[in-house]
Amino acid sequence: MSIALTTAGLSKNYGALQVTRAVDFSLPVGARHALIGPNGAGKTTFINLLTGTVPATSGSITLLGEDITGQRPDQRVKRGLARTFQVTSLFPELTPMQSVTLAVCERLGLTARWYKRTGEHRAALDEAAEILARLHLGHVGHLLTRTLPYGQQRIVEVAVALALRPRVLLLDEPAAGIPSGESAELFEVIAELPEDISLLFIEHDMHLVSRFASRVTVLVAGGILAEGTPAEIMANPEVRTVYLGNSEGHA
Ligand SMILES: Nc1ncnc2c1ncn2[C@@H]1O[C@H](COP(=O)(O)OP(=O)(O)OP(=O)(O)O)[C@@H](O)[C@H]1O
Repeated sequence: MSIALTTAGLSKNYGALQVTRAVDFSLPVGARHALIGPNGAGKTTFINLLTGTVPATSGSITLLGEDITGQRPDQRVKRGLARTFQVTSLFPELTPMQSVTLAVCERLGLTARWYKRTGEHRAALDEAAEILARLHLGHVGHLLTRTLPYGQQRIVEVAVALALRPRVLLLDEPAAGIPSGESAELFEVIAELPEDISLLFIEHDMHLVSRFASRVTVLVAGGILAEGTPAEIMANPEVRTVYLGNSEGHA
C-alpha cells in the first residue's frame, strides 16, 4: 500500500493550549478518509497544519515521500496538496468557468500574463470546461457564482481545487451549510473523483461518513481517540461516549 500523506508526532500549541497532540496519521493513496470529532477537537487546525497555513509546534508532515514540514503553503500546493474551506471562499461575482480557469492559469504560472498567451489560455479554458463537466456543472459554468444554489457553489470549490491537479485533497466540511437533501449529491460527486486523488474530509454526519468513507479517524481534544472503518467507529464504546452519544447522526 503506498502512502500519500503522513504525520509523525504532529503538535500545535497556542500558549498553554495544546490544540494538536502528537498526531501520527497516515493517508494511503486513493483513500476516502473521514476526520470526525466534537466541536473544538482540532479538526480544522489539523488541516491547517497539513496545508501550512498554521505552522507546527513540533512533529513532521510527509507528502508523497517528501518532508514538507517547513514548506510554505504555495510550495505544498505545487507538490500536490489542495484544500477547500469550511466556509465558501469563492468570488461571488465570477462565474465557475472564470474561477476554475484562473486556478488552472495559477497552476500553469500564467496568471500574470494569460491575456498575452491566448494559445495557453485556450488550453486553460478547455481544461476548466472539462473539470466543470466532470463535476456535472457544465450547464452553470457561465452563471455568476452567487446566483447558484449553495450546494452547487460547494461543488465549484471542489472544481477550483481540482484545477490545481491535487494528489491529496483536503475537504473541510464540504457539506457545511447545504440542506441535508443536497449533501448526498455533493458527496456523490466527490465519490466520483479519480482514485489516484487521496481524500481526507471533515464531516459531522455519520450517515454520510458511513456511506462515503472507507476509514475514519476520531479526533478528541487534539489527539486521536480511535481509527477504523465506519462500522468499527460507530460500535466503539469510547467514541460513542465522547462523540456520538445516542444520536448516531450529528454530534
Ligand atoms: N489561532 C488560535 N489561537 C488560539 N486558539 C485557537 C486558534 N485556532 C484555534 N484555536 C483553538 O483550538 C481548538 C481547536 O479548534 P479547531 O477550529 O481546529 O477545532 P474543530 O475541531 O475544527 O472545531 P469545529 O468542529 O467547531 O470547526 C479550539 O479550542 C480553538 O478555540
